[in-house]
Amino acid sequence: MINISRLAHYQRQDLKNLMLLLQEFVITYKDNKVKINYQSRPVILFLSTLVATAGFGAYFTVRNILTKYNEYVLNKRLARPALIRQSSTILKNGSREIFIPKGKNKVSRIIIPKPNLDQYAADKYLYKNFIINQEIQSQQRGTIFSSKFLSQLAIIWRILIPKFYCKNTSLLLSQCFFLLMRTWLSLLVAKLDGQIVKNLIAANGRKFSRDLIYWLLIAFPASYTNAAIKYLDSRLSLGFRTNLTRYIHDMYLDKVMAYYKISLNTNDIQNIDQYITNDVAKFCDTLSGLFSSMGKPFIDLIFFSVYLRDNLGTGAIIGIFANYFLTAALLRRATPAFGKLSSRRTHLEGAYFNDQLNLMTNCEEIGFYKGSIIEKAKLQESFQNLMSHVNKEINISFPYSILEDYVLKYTWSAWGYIFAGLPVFLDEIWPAQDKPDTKADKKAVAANERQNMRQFIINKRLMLSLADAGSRLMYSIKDVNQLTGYTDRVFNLLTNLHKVHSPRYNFGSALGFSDIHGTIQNNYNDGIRFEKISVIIPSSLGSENEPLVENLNFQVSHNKNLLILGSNGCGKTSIARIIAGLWPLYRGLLSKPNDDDIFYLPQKTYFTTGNLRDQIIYPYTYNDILEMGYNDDFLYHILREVKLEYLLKREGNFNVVKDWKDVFSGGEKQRMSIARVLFKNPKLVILDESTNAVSTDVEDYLFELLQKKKITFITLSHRPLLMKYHDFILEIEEDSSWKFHDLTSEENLKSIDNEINEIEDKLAQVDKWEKRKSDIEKYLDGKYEDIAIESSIELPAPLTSQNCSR
Ligand SMILES: Nc1ncnc2c1ncn2[C@@H]1O[C@H](COP(=O)(O)OP(=O)(O)OP(=O)(O)O)[C@@H](O)[C@H]1O
Repeated sequence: MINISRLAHYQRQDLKNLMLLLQEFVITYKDNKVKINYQSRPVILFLSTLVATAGFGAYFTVRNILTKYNEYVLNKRLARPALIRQSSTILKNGSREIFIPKGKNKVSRIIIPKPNLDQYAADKYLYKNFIINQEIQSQQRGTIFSSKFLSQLAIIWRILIPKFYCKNTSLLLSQCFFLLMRTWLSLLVAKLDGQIVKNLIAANGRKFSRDLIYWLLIAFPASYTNAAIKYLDSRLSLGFRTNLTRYIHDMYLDKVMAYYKISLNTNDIQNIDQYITNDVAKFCDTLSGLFSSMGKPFIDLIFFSVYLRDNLGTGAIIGIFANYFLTAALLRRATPAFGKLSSRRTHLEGAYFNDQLNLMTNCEEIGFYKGSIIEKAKLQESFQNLMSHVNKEINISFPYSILEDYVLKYTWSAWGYIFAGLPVFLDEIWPAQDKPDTKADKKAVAANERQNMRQFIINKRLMLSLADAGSRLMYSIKDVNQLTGYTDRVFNLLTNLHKVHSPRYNFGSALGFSDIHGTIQNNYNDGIRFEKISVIIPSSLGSENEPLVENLNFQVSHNKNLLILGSNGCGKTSIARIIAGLWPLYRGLLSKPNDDDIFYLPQKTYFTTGNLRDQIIYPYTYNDILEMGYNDDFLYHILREVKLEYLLKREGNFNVVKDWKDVFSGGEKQRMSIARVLFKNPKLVILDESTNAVSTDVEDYLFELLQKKKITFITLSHRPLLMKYHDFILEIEEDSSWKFHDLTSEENLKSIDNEINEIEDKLAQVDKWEKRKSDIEKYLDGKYEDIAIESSIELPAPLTSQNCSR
């Protein structure tokens, strides 16, 4: 540490001591030689900063070189890196290896650690207990650090820094170190400032230039420290965001299908995408920003008040802090609810963003309907909502900013001037009436004045820094308030994710508890069995909701195909939703094959972002299929089976990346879904109107293909014509009742024969009438003679202008 107070002490000593002082100079000039005093503290500080910078620089350069080398080796090892761009593999230890595109035909490798499912299961109780406690406790509103906010932050903190020995801890500790360093440097700068002014008044050029050199040297570590704080701030935010987002992804995209279930219950959470992308980022930014924005003034307050207490006395420090606390209390009372305001703004921004996204996703349909005017009105409405809220925020902030500036900038600094001036005014050593007489006395008075000036400058600077630190702490109230809003939203997101994961999740039932009492038996090998099952839409009414289909009771044995018939909206897809586990089974028993053995083809085919190959193998990755032993020849064979082999010629190869949902026609989309079934080769496939866009001959062909491949299917449709491919029919009626027909039974086969005979008779009638119709047309065309000859019948004379009269 540069001991400037010691320098001041030397200054009062004789010439001999001045020689000692000179030794602490950075540069000495002796015997026509310039010497650097390496033991001088500023020099040590300067050199250590240089060494540290070089050290950090070398570390990052070596790390960079190693990363580049690893990437080079990796890209060389992977013969065709472009192929695995979208691929990810689960490693032996359970972590996931993914390849991120980097430049042309290059990838970099990222390892995502295995999700700690036990930890997540244990965390659930933290969120559950928090809600229970909140219900019990009356909420403390309006406080900066309300217990609710702190408890929420403490729970989320476990995700941000899961253990002591982790990257984020080291970033946080480094941040603390640099914050301390910055305060210490500020203290040095304040002392040096006083010293320079004193030398200026004393017209001591030598000392003035020496202190200026000190000043310039201190500037190196000072700027380094400032940059390091900013750097660590961003890194910390990134570290927090990575941990939090991985935690959320693990919970959101797993077998429980939280992404779907959460979307069903919009009472608790809306626009969840906004929560995951925007709120998490803002929460991490604000939190890491608060460490520096609050940490620095907090440390300043402690350091400077300790130093000032020595100069000004305890009374002054108590006075200063009394003022701070008083005005802080006043400001806090006047602070608007910034947390709530920012959380509402985020919500409205999300709504506006979603409307834009909706327009982009459905632009073709909207274009066909010529719906631009109504879409524009909708967009304008959500934008206007957002704007009026932002306007309200600005209006609320305006008077608060005036008060804040007046109190924090001007009142506090005025207070600072008063206390900094106190020692000068209360100087008892040289009272004003004791006029110096001798020359020595006059010299001593001058020296004392300079000393007073130096002390005033130091005190003033520290007082202003103290006021600045206090005001920055107060300004941070706004940030804390905003953080409260973001914390609440992130906490709400995590709570809902944990809720969805509960086996007793009630889908937002107003009952407050789960009334889902159905049983699902997996690994059932004899087809599928429904026992007293009611199909109920999950809602706040729970099991009390009117069932779409009531009391389903039937069994379809293995290798038998079922056709579920019914009008639009009767609940066909809902049955599939229950089988897939998307909807709860409120009552009854469902026995079905294992989830891995069932494949669903929804009404609307989903096309993933990626290449042509990815569309066939979805939901697998290229690495997965390589491990399964499949290759592109196999995929080509599948395309041929669904009569889509021309796609390969048309698109070039399997690696072509396009927006496939726009490229494929309706029929191609459906044939591509059947290609997925052939690739997956499940025991059972559920086809939801999956062939209604293909021609009848292709439909025949596709159903026969599935039969040939011995893939059992359940078809959901409103077209009875499809019954020819099925063994059973479940007919859903309008009044939520149903009928089950076994088409293979003796009785049904007979009635089908009868129906066929009836249809054939009707067709014969139709032929007859067709012939008659064409006869009449010919007759009207004036060809009656031909008809008469052909049919040997007598026809009346055709109508002409002569014989036709009114
Ligand atoms: N998430 C939901 N929230 C509320 N109601 C829903 C939800 N999903 C479906 N429904 C309603 O449930 C009823 C049955 O829907 P479902 O999709 O099962 O019909 P469907 O028989 O498959 O009709 P279609 O033949 O038109 O496809 C419909 O009235 C629908 O509006």
